[in-house]
Amino acid sequence: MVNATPSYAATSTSTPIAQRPPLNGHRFSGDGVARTKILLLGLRRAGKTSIQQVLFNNLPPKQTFYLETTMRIVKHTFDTVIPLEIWDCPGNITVETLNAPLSQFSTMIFVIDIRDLYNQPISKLVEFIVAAYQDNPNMSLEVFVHKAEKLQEDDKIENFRQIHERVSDRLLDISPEYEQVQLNFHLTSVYDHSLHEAFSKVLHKLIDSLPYLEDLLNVFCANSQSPKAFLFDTTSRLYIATDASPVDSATYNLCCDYLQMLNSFGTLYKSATGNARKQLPATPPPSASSSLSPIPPNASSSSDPSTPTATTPPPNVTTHRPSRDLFYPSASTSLHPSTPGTTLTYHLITPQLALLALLPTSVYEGRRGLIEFNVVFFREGVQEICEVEKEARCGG
Ligand SMILES: Nc1nc2c(ncn2[C@@H]2O[C@H](COP(=O)(O)OP(=O)(O)OP(=O)(O)O)[C@@H](O)[C@H]2O)c(=O)[nH]1
Repeated sequence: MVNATPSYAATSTSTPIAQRPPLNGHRFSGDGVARTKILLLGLRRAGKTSIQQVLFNNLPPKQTFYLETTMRIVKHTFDTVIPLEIWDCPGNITVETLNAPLSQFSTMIFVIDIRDLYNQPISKLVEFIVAAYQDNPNMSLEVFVHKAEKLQEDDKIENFRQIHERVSDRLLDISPEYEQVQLNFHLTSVYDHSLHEAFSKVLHKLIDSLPYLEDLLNVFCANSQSPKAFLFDTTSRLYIATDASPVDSATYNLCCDYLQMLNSFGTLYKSATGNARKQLPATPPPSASSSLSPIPPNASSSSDPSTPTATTPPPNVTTHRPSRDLFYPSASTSLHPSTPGTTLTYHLITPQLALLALLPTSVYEGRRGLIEFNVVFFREGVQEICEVEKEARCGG
């Protein structure tokens, strides 16, 4: 236990989280992994493939212009805290031609172009909602009102409202029982962070271990005086979990941009970091922290876990972990140089996940060892959750 003032202490005091989360009816796919399935629907040119490619294949938004029309269902897999299978469907698909029971999907995302206020997309959405409600009432129903950046603020809100209203009216016309259907509407665009934020919220409903991850983030924030912390998937830049304080879009955007910058920076050092980088894609080099924010002379660097420092956790914590051999870069940048100042920190947690946290600069500089210590225990907790999740998904 670290000697610290009550306002910031060691994360090691957190509750153990090694409980097996329930598998929420996910189906095993071809690779023997129980993947959570997401259905991506919408009319032709609504933006379905663009959404999938921008989020999970790092396609620059402008290049979505060159995507070809989807002629048949394409299943994309993506591994993060939970393994996903995203079905990108052609625009003319119907409940019948889907050729798969809706009961096997955890989420349906219906994409509507925000300028498309006509009958056709609404009818199609309503058709799928009705079928989903009959076959799988637990399915999350999400509507992405997409290409939102194309409209001015007032028109954007008005079209969003009209689409929402028309869908609700049509459902009520069919039967009053559809009043109970829980529909979640999001304004999205590939040209800003709204898509990432919306998809992150969709993902949160699918992660059984979310409360444990949030718990760890809350403990980390309380013990490190952090006003906000996110656990991000590094490649997709979706946030997997955050602490209990409200998410403000500006902070989220800032973290997203910083992560994007580190991702592009990391590839420049691919050959220099050798084997370690093979295991940890899309991460900054070990020198990133010093190049972005000077490390105080007495501070430890988390980029070399083998260096004994005041922040090295007790041997019983690290020796039994396979992750001991991995390499965990960290980075930081000063957001407000003036006093008291805020620092944004990045710590890699698993090969796919990174902790991004806001810290008062005085805490970051003055109590750096304690922050690093807390990160080590946070990492232990997250890795444990990921292992339990992986074991459950692989039928182990
Ligand atoms: N302005 C704007 N255009 C977008 C956005 N997302 C996608 N697009 C454009 O919309 C067009 C259609 O995108 P796709 O991703 O091919 O649409 P789709 O729904 O997969 O289309 P189909 O394969 O025909 O079913 C492309 O020209 C994209 O560049 C967005 O957020 N804003």
